[in-house]
Amino acid sequence: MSQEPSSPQSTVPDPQYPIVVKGLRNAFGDHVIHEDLSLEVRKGEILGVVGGSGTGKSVLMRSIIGLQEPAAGDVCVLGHSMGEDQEEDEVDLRSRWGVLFQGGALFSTLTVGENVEVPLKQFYPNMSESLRSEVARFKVRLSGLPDDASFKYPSELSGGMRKRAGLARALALDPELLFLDEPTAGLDPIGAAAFDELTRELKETLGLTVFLITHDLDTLYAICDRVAVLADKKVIAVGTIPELLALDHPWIQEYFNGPRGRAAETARAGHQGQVKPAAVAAAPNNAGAAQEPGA
Ligand SMILES: Nc1ncnc2c1ncn2[C@@H]1O[C@H](COP(=O)(O)OP(=O)(O)OP(=O)(O)O)[C@@H](O)[C@H]1O
Repeated sequence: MSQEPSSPQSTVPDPQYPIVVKGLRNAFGDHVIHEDLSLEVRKGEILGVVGGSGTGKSVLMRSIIGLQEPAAGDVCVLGHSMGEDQEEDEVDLRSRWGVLFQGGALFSTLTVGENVEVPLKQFYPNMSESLRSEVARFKVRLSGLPDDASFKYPSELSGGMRKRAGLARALALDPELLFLDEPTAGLDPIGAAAFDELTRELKETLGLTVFLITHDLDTLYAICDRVAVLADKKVIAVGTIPELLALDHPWIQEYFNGPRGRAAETARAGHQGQVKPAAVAAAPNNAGAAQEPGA
């Protein structure tokens, strides 16, 4: 049995949990998105984040990376309390993660290479132009694009290539954390599977911790170590898919046991020749739906 890291509940940041969210509240006017939401992301894992549309997956990601100021709660990233550190510390911290936003969010007037150079220019203003361009081209190749893609504009690329270009930019600064917001949305199944494979490979070779928002059941089965489920304004459960399937929550059951969920599981089991074994964990601050097995 694998050794669980020590609990992140103490006040001393635990490096085994690079992202710790406690008691998060987000609201837009009267519209409460999160209430008392808690989540811990383990170092080196790919954590899939799922939930119905509008449950606040992207808002959660924005809260973690400091783009959304929470109404209440604590967000600790790589040992730093967001919103409490000095501004220069936060700027430094931002260089330690990369983000692939929905749609890629590339600058349309810049080539792919120039897009990748943007964060390099921002964080390493003294880097020579030639080194910057070389690093950018390397990141483009690392993301599975041909070398000449560096010189193309986003409009000249397919949707899948644009995603990879966005990934190249997210990797520009050699981040420890990678945030992916629906990376396979809009891709055909082959392109989506290839992107999944790339994510897994990069995570393993670069030692990344990945926070991955997705609706793609195939992605969850193929590459996620654990899955966090957002519902009822909080994370109601976190675990492997077999762990989640053991829980008696209607949304979880419908999501994973619906026709698409079963198809994704069958495809995965057929691919591996077996279904993944289960081990159970519950969300640290769930709404009571998630239970330890046997509890
Ligand atoms: N800047 C904003 N101002 C007002 N409301 C917002 C803002 N950003 C998000 N919201 C609202 O917060 C809720 C959660 O949005 P969010 O984009 O996080 O959902 P999501 O779970 O990522 O959805 P989807 O799966 O459809 O992408 C939505 O109702 C959205 O309209």
